[in-house]
Formats: sequence, C-alpha cells, structure tokens
Amino acid sequence: MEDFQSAYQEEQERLDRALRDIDRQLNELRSIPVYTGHDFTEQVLEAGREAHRQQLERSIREPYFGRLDFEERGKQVEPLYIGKVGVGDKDGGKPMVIDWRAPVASLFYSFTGGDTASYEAPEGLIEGMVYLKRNIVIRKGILERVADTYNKDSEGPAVSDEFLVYRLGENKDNRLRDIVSTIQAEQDLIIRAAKNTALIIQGVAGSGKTTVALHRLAFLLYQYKEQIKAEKMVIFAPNHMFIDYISEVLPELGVGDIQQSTFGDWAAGVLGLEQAPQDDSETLARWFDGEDPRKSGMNDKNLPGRFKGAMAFKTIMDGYLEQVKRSCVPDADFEPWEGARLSRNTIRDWFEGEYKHYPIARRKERVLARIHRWVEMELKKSPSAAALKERKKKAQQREKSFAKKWPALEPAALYKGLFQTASSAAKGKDSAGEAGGAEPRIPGPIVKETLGYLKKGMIKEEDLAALLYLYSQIHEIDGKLSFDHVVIDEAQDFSPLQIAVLDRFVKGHSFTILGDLSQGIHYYKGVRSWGEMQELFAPEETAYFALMRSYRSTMEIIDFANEILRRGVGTDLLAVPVFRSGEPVRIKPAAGAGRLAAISAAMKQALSGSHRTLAVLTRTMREAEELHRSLADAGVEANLISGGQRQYAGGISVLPVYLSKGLEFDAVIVTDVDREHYAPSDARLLYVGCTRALHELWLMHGPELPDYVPGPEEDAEVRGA
Ligand SMILES: Nc1ncnc2c1ncn2[C@@H]1O[C@H](COP(=O)(O)OP(=O)(O)OP(=O)(O)O)[C@@H](O)[C@H]1O
Repeated sequence: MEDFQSAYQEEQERLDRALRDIDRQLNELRSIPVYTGHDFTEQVLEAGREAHRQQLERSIREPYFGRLDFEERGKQVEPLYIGKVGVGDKDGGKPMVIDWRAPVASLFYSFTGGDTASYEAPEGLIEGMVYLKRNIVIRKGILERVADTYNKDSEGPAVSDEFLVYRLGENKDNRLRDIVSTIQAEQDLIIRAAKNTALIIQGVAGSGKTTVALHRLAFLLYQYKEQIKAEKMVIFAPNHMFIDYISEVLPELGVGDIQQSTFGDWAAGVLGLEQAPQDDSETLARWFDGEDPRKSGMNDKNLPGRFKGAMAFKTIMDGYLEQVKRSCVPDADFEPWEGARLSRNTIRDWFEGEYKHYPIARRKERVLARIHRWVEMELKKSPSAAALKERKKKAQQREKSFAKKWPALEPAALYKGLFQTASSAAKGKDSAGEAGGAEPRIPGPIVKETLGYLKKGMIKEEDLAALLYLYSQIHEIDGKLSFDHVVIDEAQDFSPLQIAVLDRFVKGHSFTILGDLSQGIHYYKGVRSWGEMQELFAPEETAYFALMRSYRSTMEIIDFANEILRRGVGTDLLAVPVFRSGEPVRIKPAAGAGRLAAISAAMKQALSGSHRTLAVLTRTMREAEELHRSLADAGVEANLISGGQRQYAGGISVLPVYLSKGLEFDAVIVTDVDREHYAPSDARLLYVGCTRALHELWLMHGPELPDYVPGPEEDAEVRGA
C-alpha cells in the first residue's frame, strides 16, 4: 500500500511537471501570430507550427499512458514515458514523451519478463534490462490510476494481466476504441511487421484483428512517412455500418485521410459503374431467408461465387484474353482512299511486336494513332489541294470505320464475350479450345445464369473480381489507382481472385489480410483455408500469424462458444480467454406463446446493470423485422439494423446474426436457438452470434437445441472444464 502511495505520488509530481511544460510550449506557440500571407516558406513553417499546436493540445489531455524503466547496456536506468504523441523537451533535450510507434516504445509491448530485453533500432539491436513497466491512466489531465504490470523488485508474476483485465471489463459504446495502452506482444509483432509483406492473420473472434489492423496503419504511416501517404492506404470492410463503427480509432491515433471502403464500392469506382452492384447484404438476406443453393444440391465447384473467385477462373480468362489478342486486329488492309494501302500484316506487326509490352487497350490506341500518323504522311503526297481535301475527308470516315472493326476492349464487353464464347462452345458451335475453355471449363449452369443477367445489363458482386482482373489486363494501373498499403478485414469472405486482383493495385505486396476461418459463414464465397491465399505470393513475400487469445468476451462466454465450434465444426482454432470471469451463459426456453415475454424479460435483466449496448440476434432479416415490430407493440424501443444501414447507433439493437459480424455488445441475446433455425451446418453462424458478447450472453431456445449447443446442465460442465 505504501509502495502504491509513493508510486502514485511520484507519478502525480511527474504529471504536474509534464503538464506545466506542455502548457508552456503551447503558450509559446500560440503567442506567434498565425501567418496568412503568400510566402511559400512561411506557409510551410506555419503548417508545421499548426501541426505541433494540435499535437500539444491532444497531448495535454492525456500526455502518456505508460512508463518503462530501461537500462540500456552500458548506460543508466531511465524512465521512458510513452504516449499517443511524442512530445519533445522544451530545451531540445531528451523527449519528454515517446511516441508509442517509436522503436524503443516497442519494449513496452514486447517485454514479457526475463533478465534481458531488446528492441530493433535503426542503428541495430539495442539490449538492456527492464526494471519497471507501469500503466498510467490520465483523463483530461487528471491522474486516475497507476498500475504496475512488471516490477523487477517485486515477488509477483512476471508480467501481470491485471490492468488489461480492468480495461476489458469496461462497458462499450457504439464505437471501437484504440488499445495503445494495452497492446499485447503477439499483436505488437503484427502492428510493427515490415511494410512490403503480405501478412495473413488468422485470429479467433475477439482477438483484436480489426483493432490491430488500424494500429498497424498508424504505425506504417509513422515508420515509413517518406514512402507512404495516408490517402494511398485503404481498409476494406464488409459494410458501411462497420466502417462507421471503426471510424473513431484512426482519429484517436492522430491519423486521418485513410480510405475506408467496401470492395464493391471501390470496384464500382474503378470500373466506372454508376453504383456498386447488388450489395452483399442483399445476397446474405436471400441466402439466410431460405435461398440456400446447398439445399438444391449445388456443390462447392458449382457455386457461382466460389467458382468466379477461384484462380482457375483467372486461367480461363487468360485463355480467353489470348484469343482476343489474336483476333483483335481486323483482318483487313487499311485503305484510306483508293491507291493508298496499309497492309494488315504491318498493322498486326505493330500490335503484336512494337507495342507488345503495353496493355491491350493501350496497344489498340497506339496502333490507331500510328495509322493516323501514317495517313497524315500519305496526305502530304497529294498532287493538288482539291485531292488533299477529298482524301482527307475519305480518310477521316475510313479511320472511324476501321476503328469500329476492333472489338470493344472494355471489361464488361469482354466478360460478356467470355460467357458467350463458353456458351457457344458448350453448344458445340465452337471447339472447347477456341472458346478459351481449355480445361477447366465454366460449368454450364453458371454460364446460363450469368449470361441471363449480363444480357439485361446487370452485374453481381461475384463478378467484380473478374471484371477488375480484365480491367487490369486491358488498362494500365496508374499512380492514381494504386495503393501504398491495403488492409482487408473479414478476409475469410474474400476470394483468392479478389486478393490476386488487389495485388495488381498495391505496391510491393503490402497487405494486411485478417480473418477467422471459424467465422466463414458465407458458404457461397470466401476461402476454406489460408493456404488458398498464401499460394498467391512467393514464400518470401508473405508471412502468416495466428492470434489465439480472445480479449472481447468473458471466460464463460469463450468456453461456451468454443464448445459450439468443437462439436459443430471440429476445428482446433479455439480461442484462449484472458482470465476475466463474468456471469454464466444463460440458456432459457422461449418458444410459442411465451417467446416474446421471455425475450423481453431477458432484455430487461441484461440491461439492469451498467451495460450500455445490447443486441438481440435473430437468424434472418425477416425475423428481426417481426421481432422488432412485436417489441415496439409491447412498448420496448430498439434500433432495427438492416443490410443497407450506414450507421451504428449503439443502445438496443435487433438484427440478424450475419449482420452482427465484426461488432460487439455488452450483452447479447440470441433468439430461436433450435434445430429448425440452426442446421448442423450453421455452427459457425451461431459461433459468430455468441462471440459478439463482451459480458453477458443469453440463448433463448425452442423445443430442441441443436446437437452442438451445450444444454443448461452441460454448460455448467463446460464452465467447470
Ligand atoms: N490488447 C488489447 N487491449 C485491450 N482491448 C483489446 C485488446 N485487443 C483487443 N481488444 C478488444 O477486444 C475487442 C475485440 O477486438 P476486435 O473487434 O478488433 O477483434 P476481432 O478479432 O476483429 O473480432 P471479430 O473477428 O470477432 O470481429 C475490442 O473491444 C477491442 O478493443
């Protein structure tokens, strides 16, 4: 106790000094008149002062969150204070606060006990000894808490989780938050991994994947500030509501301007589509409301989304593109007027020889421009002004009609051509080889269905990766379209082709790809193993990480959800909980006439404590709508969340499980947990629902629980296990 008091006293004194110093620096900066003139050098200096002012203003509210006493070999022990923003000493000496992204700050995260500690600095490996690791909570300039997670002199555990558990026990509002003060060693490795590597991260539910990805972006911007720009980085998220949910983290970390998009929106922009095709949420709604092709005997290879996302489909497209290239140049000489002729062989030589290294649409452009130049040279040979005028007119018309003889080299036209060729080949009008249909071929039902809607001018989400691939083969991907770094969240729902296509838009395979195979609920698309994505890169271009610890939910909830996975999926990707205990999982009957009353009672109880967010999860959108209506009739107010939703408001939400992916709530009530709603193949879906809960989980069940759900008595066993 005495120790604690002296630590608190010490930190209070140090904080007072730090705040006085920051305040003095701020006042000095504020006393310099703001420059509004036109001198460029002065403008740059003013921008620098403004950025510094903003940093100090952020810093004065919470200057730092951690302290590490480190003795670098051969030097003296020094207390290092670590904050979200680095603050220099007023007199230009040692920094008063070290930015959490600086090399030395990595020790604060990576040190997990032991006699020596080391970190990578630009000048090489620095070794030494850690004496103290301390978490310090400061809010609005007031010291609230001091907690030592390591003290070399104490007898306690090497590094304690106490502060982490305190942080995890807090209730959440409607936004994801930064975790700079409690980043764990295994997360820090990912955050600080080198830029030019395709990182593939398998992380159990609640292991911090989304959070880690956002911190990694902030790290990359700090570490590689000369090479990358915020506006050239993108995070692909599953839907707009999720983008809203994560929108606070980057500003909290002092980072702005990073693009946040869905794959569909971005693809629509590149392809020049007026709007993104049928939103993923519509496909999901249809799928979960009953249109499940597995029921009509469609297998994995015949599922359009899986087929069109496979690398075998790229091979088929490559075959077709080769055919287009071969037959692209019109099989005719060009004759601008009688007596002048450019042979088809010359034109083909230009196309296939000189311009070979250009993408195909560029080649066509170049050839047509060259023909035009040739015409101009020929025109100069005209015998008279009248002949010149006459020839010019004719040549203009004939150049136009010659250009029209070329096929339209645009992704949509080529894509349709591919399916038309495949259709003719299947009808035996054409040989399989000429159809670009060298094995493997496009399955007949997919050809028929796709052609059906392409002819009506429609495009589906499942076609986007292929269209972008064709785009990348036809056009140059210029600087405007390329990225410095790409983050893909919920990557288990991405196809290998999507990643392969994105690879063409990103420099140096600079990817952070995160997902959880146990949450792969989109059976009609996505990957079944990370190997499918690793294969896209050379071994030295990629690295794989697994995050097994789950930080979101209590031990009771994680043990319960693990059991669903163990029984229903048979996977060994089970989450390891942080030692944080809470309420037992409640499994209550709620069927027939008493269903609504039971759900309302559970909601009331779940909200009786300090919980701020509650989700009531149904299996389908239709059921969510019905339940929301019934609750409103009974006077219970809640937000209904549907597919197109752009914002997440917090409070009480009613939504289908599949839309809750990526989100989290203080308490979760999953309704209708019975065999009718959750088939044997739905264990992953139920797992997603259960792992959304931070502190409390309720399962409201019908007559018979699915086999993979532990019953009320068994749950006690699961907990005791
Ligand atoms: N090191 C940490 N310290 C404190 N909180 C953490 C830490 N890591 C993760 N969390 C918290 O755990 C929760 C889950 O994080 P996040 O949503 O990023 O996980 P996820 O792996 O993307 O989850 P899911 O796959 O289930 O969507 C968040 O509340 C986050 O703040």
